[in-house]
Amino acid sequence: MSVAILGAGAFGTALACALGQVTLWTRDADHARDMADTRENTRRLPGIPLPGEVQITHDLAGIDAQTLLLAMPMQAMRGFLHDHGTVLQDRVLVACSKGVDLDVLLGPVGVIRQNLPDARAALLTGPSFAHDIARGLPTALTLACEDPELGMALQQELSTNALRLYRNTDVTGAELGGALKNVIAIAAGMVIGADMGESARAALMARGYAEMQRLALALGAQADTLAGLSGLGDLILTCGSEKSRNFRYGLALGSGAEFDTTTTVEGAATARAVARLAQEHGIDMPITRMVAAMIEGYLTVTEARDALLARPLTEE
Ligand SMILES: NC(=O)C1=CN([C@@H]2O[C@H](COP(=O)(O)OP(=O)(O)OC[C@H]3O[C@@H](n4cnc5c(N)ncnc54)[C@H](O)[C@@H]3O)[C@@H](O)[C@H]2O)C=CC1
Ligand SMILES: O=C(CO)COP(=O)(O)O
Repeated sequence: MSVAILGAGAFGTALACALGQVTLWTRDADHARDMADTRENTRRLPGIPLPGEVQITHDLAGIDAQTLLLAMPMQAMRGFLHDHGTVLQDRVLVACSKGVDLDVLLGPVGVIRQNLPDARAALLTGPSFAHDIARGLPTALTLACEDPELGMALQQELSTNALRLYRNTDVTGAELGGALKNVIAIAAGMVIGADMGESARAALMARGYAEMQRLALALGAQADTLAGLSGLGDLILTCGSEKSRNFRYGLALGSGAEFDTTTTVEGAATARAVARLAQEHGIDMPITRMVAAMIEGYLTVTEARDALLARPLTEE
């Protein structure tokens, strides 16, 4: 197997633990040294030993693996591709990020295509907490790739006994499912944080899923993809667990608690990007709009709740 993982955050490190025979790259030389010495990523995935066969590196140009998994936050990806295009352009690039770029309003594969048109791109997404994958717990993810042959090869290359990949050629659907569910997870966290109750959370998840579908179908996605692992599957996981950073961020917003601003919360930037995208396409996404307005400080949680409840009664 010839795989390297670029980005030694929680998810990149978890994938390295699951796959074993890979190279794990970090941009930070001290971090690389620390992981090589301790055989653990104490910064992002503490308590999980790195398998002996995982190679740690800080030298991007020295990586000769053909399949590169990009495991960095969505808003960092465009700059990364721009800075390292010559090293990346002839490889297979599998994006592992969930989100929509705030400036160009594209998902991870869209950003790869825009920056490196000759690269062969795919997406790995779906319901999975880094710790679960790293511990070898059973997990099912979507491997989305427009090229069916490449998709099949990657499915074989990246599946393990515990990590089960399902193929899909609907990249738009998989990208949007993974990006939009984080926004709804923030809203779900707010509902619980503001003590609105679990019935309200269920309503919000269902209506959130309806607006995820409205945008995704308008942008060419297939309904089945949204109903699969990368959409509904990940929505259920992220809206229902305090292990989710997006959900915890929402909890803090809803309850007025402090939140560590260095935490990666993909749904925050994505809510703002998607609110713009929806407006451009004339799609009604009231929950996303409210989340974006609350993050930008234009709306309180109480105002958002009242505005959603005051919407005209309609058909489901
Ligand atoms: N943590 C999880 O359970 C899961 C995360 N993901 C996705 O994976 C992506 C990464 O998330 P995490 O690893 O959890 O985040 P993290 O916050 O744990 O780590 C992010 C990593 O990206 C690196 N990074 C940031 N900017 C960079 C740049 N410009 N160039 C190179 N590296 C850069 C950081 O140094 C850090 O190591 C996100 O899009 C997230 O939604 C997907 C599934 C599960
Ligand atoms: O994407 C994830 C689960 O599938 C991880 O969720 P958080 O980024 O909210 O922690």
